[in-house]
Amino acid sequence: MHLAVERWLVDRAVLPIENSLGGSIHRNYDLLLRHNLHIVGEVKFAVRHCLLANHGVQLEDLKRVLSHPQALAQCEHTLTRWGLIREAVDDTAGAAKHVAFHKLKDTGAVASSAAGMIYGLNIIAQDIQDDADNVTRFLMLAREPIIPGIDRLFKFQNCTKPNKAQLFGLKQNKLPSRFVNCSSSFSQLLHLHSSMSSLEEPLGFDKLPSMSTMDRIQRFSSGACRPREDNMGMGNCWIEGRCCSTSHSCSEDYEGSAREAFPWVRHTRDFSQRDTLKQRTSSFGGNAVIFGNGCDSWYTPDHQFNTKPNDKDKQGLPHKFLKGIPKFVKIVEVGPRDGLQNEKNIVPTNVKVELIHRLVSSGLPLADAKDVMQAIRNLEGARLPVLTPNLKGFEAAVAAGAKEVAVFASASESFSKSNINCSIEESLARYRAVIRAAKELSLPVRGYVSCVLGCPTEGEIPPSRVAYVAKELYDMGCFEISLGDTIGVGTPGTVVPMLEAVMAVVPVEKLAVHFHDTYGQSLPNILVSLQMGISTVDSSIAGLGGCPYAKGASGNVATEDVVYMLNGLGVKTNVDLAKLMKAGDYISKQLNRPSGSKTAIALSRVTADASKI
Ligand SMILES: CC(C)(COP(=O)([O-])OP(=O)([O-])OC[C@H]1O[C@@H](n2cnc3c(N)ncnc32)[C@H](O)[C@@H]1OP(=O)([O-])[O-])[C@@H](O)C(=O)NCCC(=O)NCCSC(=O)C[C@@](C)(O)CC(=O)[O-]
Repeated sequence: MHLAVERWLVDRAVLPIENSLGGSIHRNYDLLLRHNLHIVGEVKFAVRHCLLANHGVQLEDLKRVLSHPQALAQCEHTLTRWGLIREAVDDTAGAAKHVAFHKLKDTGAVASSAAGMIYGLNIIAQDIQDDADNVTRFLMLAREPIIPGIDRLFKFQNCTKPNKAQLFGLKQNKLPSRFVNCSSSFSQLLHLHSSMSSLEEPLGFDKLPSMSTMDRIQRFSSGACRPREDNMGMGNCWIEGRCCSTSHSCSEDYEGSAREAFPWVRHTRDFSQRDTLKQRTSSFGGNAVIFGNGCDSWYTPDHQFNTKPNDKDKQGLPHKFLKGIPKFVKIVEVGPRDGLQNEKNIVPTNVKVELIHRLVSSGLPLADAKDVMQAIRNLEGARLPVLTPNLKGFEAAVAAGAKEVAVFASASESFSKSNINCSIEESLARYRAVIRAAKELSLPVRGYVSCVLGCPTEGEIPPSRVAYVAKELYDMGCFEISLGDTIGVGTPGTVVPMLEAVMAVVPVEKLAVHFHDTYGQSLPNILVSLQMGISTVDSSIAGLGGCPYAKGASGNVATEDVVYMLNGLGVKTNVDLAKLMKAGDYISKQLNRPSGSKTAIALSRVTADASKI
């Protein structure tokens, strides 16, 4: 469930965290520590358990009852009174499903009335929990601390009474007393409902929370904030699985704990300079959670808390590195054309049509899909430009119903010759004729420039040549110029000067980048392009493709990988990754080979694991 949220398969998870009868659900606390999610909501739910059985089965027929351990615990007295043997299974609904599926006559299930309805079971008894006020507290988890329903980041300014703190303590033999001190100090200091959870058995050194985990603890306690300067020294410091008592300063306590068997602490922090608590908290980068009786922390999207929310601080490092990145990126899917043009065996038109339908339903605009035009002529919302190397090709495309065409020149003379059998200048002359004809029919024309970062024959290509060809295509009327690293040799180090040269003569919003992933450089190349202001990226589902005239060139960057990266950057694409994965899975199966997308491979593994939970 946590993984599904972290990997963008779902947006929220609901996690039971404690029950009024059964107490804290420690294994879920472990999950909170291990995963990088935020608590964005909480609900207390009165749990009503029923005893379910197959139709015709009476209470006296039952010998056993199945359910989740928590549910069995909450109905312990009732079940004991009925003399039923209790068997723990993974979940209550699963118990009901098992009883129904196997038509058991001597076994019932403790589950909700909804589960009974879903699996066609009879409710033998309702409200069988021992305590009528049986309440479970659930937490709602999300990737970002966006308050559901109002889409607003958490932002604490001058908050005086944080109302909830979630603290974790790793119970190491000599901690309990300090632990209690800490808890009582919190309550006094912050009038908090502070729920203290001590994990009975240590997680084991290799699993003890690292400092980054402590960051997460800081985030869980949505009221967690850093005190103002004046009460820096009196707050309780929560450092790496230890809680300093107020009797000691944090530094003494921390030094003490560092000497204990916490080897991972020494790896994390170097205190040789004997810095003060203040330096330490700043050197923690927000890992030391110090609770004050008021706070002025800001939550910035990069999960960094700053003590003084001024402009410089508020922006922090992420602002520095990500400030140029567009809020929205248009992804242009070239899979059906660029992706499939390189296939040895002809891909049947019906397969292409199905692929296009799936891609369009995931929210992608498409490029260059001529030979399926008839079948998808009226596909709602799809733009399906077609490659036309000359006027003849343009006329054929229009006859097939094309609503948009694309022309493709090269920054390399050799590649121009091998690809379209003419020089760069000859190709530009051809394309002027195509664009004149297109203008008469009000058809938009997209322009491509190939070999912008290297040529299979000539090697390095001067950025000035790329700029010249791009400007010519733009000046003749192309609405957008896609800059193609056809053989995938580019790196961020060559992308920057090339884009710099082209952006000097073509507006950046008219440019797109088109990276093949031969050397695995596409994503960093895309990232640096976004930082330079590019907001249109070409990609190919499942990483299909490669240019038949550029030997050895691998497919375009996989659309799934681009969407996953952009999701992680908080950049909107309007593309549904789950649907995209299905389209990539479809075409990979049709081509009978694994997907070229690392994201698709990883996510399919995760979803396979998740389905076993
Ligand atoms: C451009 C040509 C046709 C010139 O090929 P050519 O042999 O120089 O053309 P020609 O004018 O001498 O004509 C030869 C025959 O082709 C016919 N012909 C002429 N034009 C067409 C046409 N449009 N459609 C169908 N037939 C055509 C023409 O009618 C004639 O037929 P004939 O009279 O002998 O019976 C050929 O070189 C060609 O088709 N090249 C395109 C190859 C191609 O598709 N390359 C991959 C595109 S992907 C790419 O470039 C990279 C990109 C965009 O993805 C971005 C990146 O990654 O960098």
